Amino acid sequence: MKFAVVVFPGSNCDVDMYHAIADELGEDVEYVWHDAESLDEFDAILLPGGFSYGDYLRSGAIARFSNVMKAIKKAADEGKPILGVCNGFQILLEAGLLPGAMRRNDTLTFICRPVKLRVENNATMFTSQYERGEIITIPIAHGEGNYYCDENTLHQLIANNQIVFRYEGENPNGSLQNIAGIVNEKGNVLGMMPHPERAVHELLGGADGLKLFQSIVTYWRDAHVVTT
Ligand SMILES: NC(=O)CC[C@H](N)C(=O)O
Repeated sequence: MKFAVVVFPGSNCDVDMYHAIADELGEDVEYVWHDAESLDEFDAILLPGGFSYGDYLRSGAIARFSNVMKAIKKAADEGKPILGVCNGFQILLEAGLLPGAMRRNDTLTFICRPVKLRVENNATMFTSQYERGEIITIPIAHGEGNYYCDENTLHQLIANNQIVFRYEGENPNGSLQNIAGIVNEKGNVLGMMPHPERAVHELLGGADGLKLFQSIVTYWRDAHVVTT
């Protein structure tokens, strides 16, 4: 299985993401620059965190016009797994690949620390290796993680089981309904503010993020690898 890590000017979690896939998950991975024309050779697309284009206007508001976004939309339409973490989530929202928007944290401060999450939906290609209701610890690091959407969208998210992760015990940023991560209606585009790639080894303080990447591989193998 081959992963792409899409790099924008200002991405700063691309190396962590690459390391998680290459060294902890043990799968093929390549960096793809933001002007790429095609992602056809990749099986899963990862949008890492950071400050693309310096977070000018709003986080992700400029990156969504990058050339690679056409290829990302095509991959999304084809049903490939697309994961946006933190700034990657913000870009997916700005691009309309996920519903809703990010506002500044209600504290108006940048927050960087581990938080507890509840796995609300484990029937996705990103979460099958977790238990439903499992509480996991994953770090956050953002200034604009206060998820918001209108009431109709929220009803749809709930009705379709699109809320995949919620903050557990505390809400660090004011996010609507403690939302930490959502999938699109089809289930193949996940955006989340916490950083699973920073939680893939005990030496990093925990390995709760690894199962997310293992879920993607499990999904892909089930779909593509014929066993006899
Ligand atoms: N770690 C990140 O991806 C930072 C996200 C974003 N630029 C913010 O501060 O909200």
